[in-house]
Amino acid sequence: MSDNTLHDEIAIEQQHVDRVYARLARLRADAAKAEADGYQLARVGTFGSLVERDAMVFHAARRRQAFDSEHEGLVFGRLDMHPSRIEPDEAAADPEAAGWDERPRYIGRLGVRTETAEPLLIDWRAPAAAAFYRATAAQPLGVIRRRMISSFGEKVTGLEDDLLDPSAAPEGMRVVGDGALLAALSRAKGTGMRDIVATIQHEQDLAIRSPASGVTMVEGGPGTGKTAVALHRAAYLLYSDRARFAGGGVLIVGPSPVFVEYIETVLPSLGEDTATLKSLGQLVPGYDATREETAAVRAVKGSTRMRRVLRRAAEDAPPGSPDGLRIRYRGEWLELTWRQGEEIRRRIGRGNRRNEIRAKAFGAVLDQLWEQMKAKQPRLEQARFDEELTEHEGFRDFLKAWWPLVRPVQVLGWLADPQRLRRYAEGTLSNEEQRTLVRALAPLREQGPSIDDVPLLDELQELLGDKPKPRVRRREAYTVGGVREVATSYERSRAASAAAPRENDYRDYAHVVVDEAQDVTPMQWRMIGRRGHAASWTVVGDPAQSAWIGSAGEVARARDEALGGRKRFPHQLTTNYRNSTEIFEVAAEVIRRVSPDLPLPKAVRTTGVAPVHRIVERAQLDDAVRDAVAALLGEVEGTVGVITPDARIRDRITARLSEWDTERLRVVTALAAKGMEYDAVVLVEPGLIDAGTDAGRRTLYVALSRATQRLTTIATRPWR
Ligand SMILES: Nc1ncnc2c1ncn2[C@@H]1O[C@H](COP(=O)(O)OP(=O)(O)OP(=O)(O)O)[C@@H](O)[C@H]1O
Repeated sequence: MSDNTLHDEIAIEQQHVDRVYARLARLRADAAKAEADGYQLARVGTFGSLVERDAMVFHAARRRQAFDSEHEGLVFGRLDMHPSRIEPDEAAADPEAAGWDERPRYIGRLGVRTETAEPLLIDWRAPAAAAFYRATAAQPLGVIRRRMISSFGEKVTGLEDDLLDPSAAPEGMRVVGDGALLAALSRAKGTGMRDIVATIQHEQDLAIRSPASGVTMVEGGPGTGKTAVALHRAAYLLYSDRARFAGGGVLIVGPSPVFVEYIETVLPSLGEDTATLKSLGQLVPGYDATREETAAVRAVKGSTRMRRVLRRAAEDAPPGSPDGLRIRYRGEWLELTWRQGEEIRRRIGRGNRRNEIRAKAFGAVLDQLWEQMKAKQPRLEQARFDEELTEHEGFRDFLKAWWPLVRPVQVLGWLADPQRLRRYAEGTLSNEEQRTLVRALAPLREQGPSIDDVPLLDELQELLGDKPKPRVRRREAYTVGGVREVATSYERSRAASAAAPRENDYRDYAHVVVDEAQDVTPMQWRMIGRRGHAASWTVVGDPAQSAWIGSAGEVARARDEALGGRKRFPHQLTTNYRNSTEIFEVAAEVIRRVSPDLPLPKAVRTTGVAPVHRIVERAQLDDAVRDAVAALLGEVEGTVGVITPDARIRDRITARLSEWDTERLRVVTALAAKGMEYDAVVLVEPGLIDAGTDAGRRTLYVALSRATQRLTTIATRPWR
């Protein structure tokens, strides 16, 4: 291929790209005008015109936003199709395909048509674009040449072709470039994940476009694009059935806030803003837990056996509950013994949500006292007795202390008391597990809940219920007649979603995506399951990366319960796009010690740079980490991640690295590194992560497979 050929072909593509941008500018101007016209309509002032205006402004603003967010790299692909091979049903099923024959199909981030409705650009999620990702030389699907177009701003900068069906290539068809995927993979990483729309691979595309119903299960080793697939699938579902998925909402659950921050930029760049991203510590409204627990603590807090412990706690008397009641009323002594009170608690409380049945419990106490009073003063009316006693201060103080409204976090705190815990956990948790739990709950009051406390709080919320709310009539949000109303429903919904996204404890998502599913504990599955009763699901994970040391059977049961009997669509991803072969070889060595026969993904990129392994004196450890960071910040353009065995070492190292105040440098624990990716990684004390256990080795496998280009390990003892 001569430079001239490439130059000429770029010029041809530039012409088309210019046409698309020119048309887009026109459409954008139209949308902006429609938005302005919409506001004008308000002047007319009839109800009909207000509705029309709302719709007009809403759609116009959405269109304009989409045009703006998809500007960069708008056109990224071209398919030259064999005319006779365009499937008639494809054209029927897909309006975007209609009108495509011998002319090339251009694929991009949005669908764009000319004034005469001739397609200029096909949205990557449309069926007509699927061949761009799925065609291979073995199965060209009617594609003769697939071309990837790279751009900078509106300028075409490079082309990469695959000739898939040489026998069908018309005379003069030119083929240029060598490897758009590898070029994309070798670029430095920013702090956030990027979309992969231009280079989605065949097996990934099958998972992305898997049926919208049931459960799509995606498994694959490190760096195989599971997260990328899950996010692109969310964008695909929102495109293919917007009414269903945007209306019901898509919930995406990731392991940690760092991870959520890493992936949250991907969806808007795909043009979707209707997905809710939450880490496991944020799923329950009001909590934003980031504190991690050890594997041993997770095994206890995450076990479904905690349900029984929590149920017993939720039915128990609160600390400081009065021993009994003795009050004087109309000259008589009335009494409720502790035993009688507890009998009422058992009778009324069992199987009920205690915060919702306070009135019933109070009624039962009144009845008990009335029996005594009736015997003493037979002429007194019960209604009068009830009314007067309810006003009695001593009686009211007793009720408040005996059956107070309790919050989930209070009840969880009761478990930190070893005596109480023994009562609740007798026959359910071993003595050792009880000790572990008591220790792990000690910081609850001062530091707030840990990530693994949040599902327990959710469970308790379910068991305790809420204070019954008095019925209030909803006020209308705004009036049409009389009050001059200035906001459109679009503005209102935007303001509302900015202030309170799908609160309070929104539970009916249309689709739930669970990332890093291998580490979701049974109690976490229950928490996620409550939010997806009516949903279809995408579950992605890698069992080999799991740090769970509790019962595997329990996890499977809890997961199956959350997913219900929905049909499952399994997918396997087999290529590692993240690590260089040199880096993945080190990670593979570790996981083979746990599972010698595990099929591992194949890394596609070689850098020629071997990982560096250093052993240093304990006193030199922090300085060695500092030196490695300094060197790597110079060697790579993108991010450097320092991965530590635990939070204590993380905090110490963070202090040592304070001279760098840069977005490019991150210090995280091995657990928080799940799902993350850095251009260079400094792994501190790998031996402490390994800790001689299988779960430890799996976590080490995670930590070793985070880097794209450089890996340096620093240890005080040999670990390989
Ligand atoms: N088809 C692709 N084209 C370009 N880059 C890709 C492609 N697939 C994946 N990648 C890149 O590979 C890296 C790994 O992807 P991702 O984080 O989704 O993998 P993962 O399977 O979730 O990994 P892990 O299990 O280790 O967390 C990302 O940088 C992603 O952008």
